[in-house]
Amino acid sequence: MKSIKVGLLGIGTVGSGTFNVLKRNQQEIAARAGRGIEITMVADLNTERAKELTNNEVEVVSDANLVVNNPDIDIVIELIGGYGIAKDLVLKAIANGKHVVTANKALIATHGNEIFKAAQEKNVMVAFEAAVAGGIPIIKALREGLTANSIEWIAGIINGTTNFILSEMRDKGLDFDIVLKEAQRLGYAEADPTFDIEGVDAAHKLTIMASIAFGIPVQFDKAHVEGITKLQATDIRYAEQLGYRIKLLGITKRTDAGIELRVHPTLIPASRLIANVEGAMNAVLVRGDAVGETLYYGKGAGAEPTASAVIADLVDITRLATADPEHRVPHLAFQPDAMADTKILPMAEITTSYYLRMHVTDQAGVLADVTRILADSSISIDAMLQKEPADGETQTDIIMLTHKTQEKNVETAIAKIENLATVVGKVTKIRLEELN
Ligand SMILES: NC(=O)C1=CN([C@@H]2O[C@H](COP(=O)(O)OP(=O)(O)OC[C@H]3O[C@@H](n4cnc5c(N)ncnc54)[C@H](O)[C@@H]3O)[C@@H](O)[C@H]2O)C=CC1
Ligand SMILES: N[C@@H](CC=O)C(=O)O
Ligand code: NA
Repeated sequence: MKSIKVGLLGIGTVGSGTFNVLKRNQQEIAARAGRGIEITMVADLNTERAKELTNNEVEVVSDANLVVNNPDIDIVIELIGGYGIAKDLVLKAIANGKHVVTANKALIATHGNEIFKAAQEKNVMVAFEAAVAGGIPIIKALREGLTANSIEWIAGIINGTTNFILSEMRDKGLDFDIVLKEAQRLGYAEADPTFDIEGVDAAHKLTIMASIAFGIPVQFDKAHVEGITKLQATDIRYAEQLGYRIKLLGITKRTDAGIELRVHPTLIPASRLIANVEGAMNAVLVRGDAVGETLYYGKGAGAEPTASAVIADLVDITRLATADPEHRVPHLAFQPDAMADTKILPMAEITTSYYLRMHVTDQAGVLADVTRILADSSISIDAMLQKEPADGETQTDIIMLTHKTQEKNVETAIAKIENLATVVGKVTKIRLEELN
């Protein structure tokens, strides 16, 4: 049978990984797919480097439009990134009747609804396994493997760069900026690394998983996004003393009131497997009503781990290209006419536990004042740590872990605590999940 012809847009970190793995495992991949899969055309602004990376074996152009408009190309892989030119090229490829594979979570999380609608109208597939947790087949698991379940919640370490930064800072005492530079050198970080450190990249991935899990349109604009830049080493240490690790988690949960969709630093019990996911590794914990908890672990970034997912999508498309479109797996797992418009909850309405750290003047009655304020907001305390003031100091830290409560209660209590004359500065609040 004639091989499938693939056009590659962008041969950077993931693009070169994809080219190399596809070439190295060519025969095995063809044996699985039922026919050969061949990259025949590459577009990259840096044509010289592209020619070098492809050993002058394929046609290299600088204008990506030449690929999406080429009638010989069956599948377009978009690995340029961003929402500008990438969106334009993906929509053009679809309009030209080509299937699309992309690793671009920013694009899918912000324009996925429009892209899937266009693809459905043209009977083509848009596959995006690499967009969430890189090489971990989490899209496949959520869309197909767990299809019998009503998904209750997902909690994941889904940004390799920030997990790498947190691990290196904790274990080696290295500086934030130095570790970030290393993550960039290793090809983990986004073109704009603020997307990583401010939680945006994780929120893109979480948005996509939430849609597949709960049958809702992608709604990145409703996600709560908080990164690791304000996290202090003091809190990482106190959390450890209380038996917790701090991770940047993406959490999405179905509740009676609506869906929680949030990315923020989170305390998790140190004894949980996911708390021990270190370096650039990713892990996604999914709880389904039938299966219970399942955990997916692996490399979420890097050239070949991400290529693994890109090529898995190429094989899926190759196998399904001739199937009746009605029998393909829907883009977001649910049939388009069965999508729900369930409300995404504002942060004030989410329910979780909290780590609160306050810097106080060490005098009688402080603790009583703080606990009274918490009790007035119906917040009960689960654990507490009060440090002795250092020699010669009159101020110290009090750390409290609360039981579950609504975020708005905590915000009200924090405002009152910060007004106490004995409390110095702001109260640090980090959310805490027992993950059970
Ligand atoms: N690096 C990683 O570990 C992962 C990256 N991704 C996603 O994969 C995509 C690609 O990421 P990387 O390979 O890291 O980026 P990269 O920056 O290494 O590669 C992008 C390539 O696109 C080329 N390019 C830029 N504008 C172009 C244009 N108008 N026409 C043709 N080529 C153009 C650049 O010259 C570069 O070679 C992004 O969407 C990223 O979010 C997803 C998972 C992991
Ligand atoms: N920048 C991302 C790359 C993969 O999606 C990360 O660090 O996880
Ligand atoms: Na994946």
